[in-house]
Order: sequence, then C-alpha cells, then structure tokens
Amino acid sequence: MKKIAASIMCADMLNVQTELERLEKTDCDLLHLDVMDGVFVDNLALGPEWMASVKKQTNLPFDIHLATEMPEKYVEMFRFLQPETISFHIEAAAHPVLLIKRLKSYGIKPSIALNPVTPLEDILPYIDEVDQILLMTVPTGFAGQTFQQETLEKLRELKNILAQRNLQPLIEVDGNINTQTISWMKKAMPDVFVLGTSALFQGGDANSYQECIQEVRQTINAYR
Ligand SMILES: O=C(CO)[C@H](O)[C@H](O)COP(=O)(O)O
Repeated sequence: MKKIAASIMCADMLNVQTELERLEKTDCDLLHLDVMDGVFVDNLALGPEWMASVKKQTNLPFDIHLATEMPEKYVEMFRFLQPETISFHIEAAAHPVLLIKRLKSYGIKPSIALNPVTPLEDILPYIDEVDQILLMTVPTGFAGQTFQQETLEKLRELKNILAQRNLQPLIEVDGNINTQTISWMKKAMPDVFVLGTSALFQGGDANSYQECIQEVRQTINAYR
C-alpha cells in the first residue's frame, strides 16, 4: 500500500489546529515533520515542544525528517514523541550504523535521507539496515522549489539495486511532489509521497485536501 504524508511545515502555521482537523478527515497516512537547524540547511523549522502540542491534536503517525547536522543529538531531542520514523541525512551522520541501531533500540524505524546532489553510493552500505530511504527530489530546506529531474534516474537505480539485493525498505520522495511529478516516476514508483505546497497546502478546505489526496492516489494507482 502506497502512503501519503502531509508536510506540516507547509501548512498554515497560524491555523495549525484547523489544518490538523482537515488532514484527519482525509485518508492521509502520515504527518511529515521537518526539523531544520539553520546549519545543515539555511532555514529553521519545527521544534520538539511544538511537535508535542501537535501530537495531542492528531492521531496521524509522525514521520520526522532531520534536516540537521549532528542527527545523533536531534534523535535524543525528538524520540519522546515516539515517531514512527526518523530520517537522518547520510551527509550529516558521524556514525550511521550506530545511529540506525539506536533508533531501532528506541522502537523508531530508521530512515536514511539524501539530497539530490548526494551520490547513491553514499547510502549503499546501510540500505540493508534501514526501513526507509528518503530521496529528496529538491535540495532540502525550502518549500516551493522545482523538482530535480536527475533524481528520477536515481530513483530507478535505487529500485533496481533494492530488487537485485532483495531488500524492501520503503522509498519516500519529498520535494515538489504532485500528480505531474508523480507521473514522471511511472517507471519506478516510490512507496511514500510527501505532499507540501505544490499539491496539498494551497489554502483549501477539508474537501479540497481530500480531493487532492484522492487525485494523488489515483495517479499512483494508474502507474503501479
Ligand atoms: O521537503 C520539504 C522542504 O525541503 C518539505 O517537506 C515539503 O515537502 C516541500 O513541499 P513542496 O516542494 O511541495 O513545497
């Protein structure tokens, strides 16, 4: 079953409760939460206390993306939220194997993230240890960017490698994900689709959110 994650940093931040209520009425599967430290990326986003308040208002499982240096430190900071998944960047992790083990010991699914410019080779030593691979389709850091076409080849290559090695971590894609960019992935469909400003959060209401998610699901199903 393919999963849809709503990227809450793209929501109307002055009306978060309403946004969460709208998402609860859809068949969205996950809440994607970006942590940005102003160092790994030139942006700041989403702290642990704010997320704790969000958790009280939603039943959606948390899919946390650490767009940070020192992911080891941030895992300790965010683990109390009991997220389903935490993604950390291969570019930032000092000891990926230890971090993966630690996440597992906390009952959190480890996910390894990579930016469009990062070669796939950098994550290959770890792909048999993780539950998910987060393939960024724009440079991590900002909403509203343009899809990087070269990530399509990376996606195909990753799918081939996983098939050859008989591995089944989920592939998550994030960055300018909408029905058009999903249609470009028809040769290699990912498993988890993060929806931000380019599909979901466009100032609509609960109905338009559900329509958007249905349309995205139809597009995914058309190419499976
Ligand atoms: O990854 C992100 C920013 O780096 C956000 O999670 C978000 O998904 C961006 O979505 P969009 O590109 O549709 O605005």
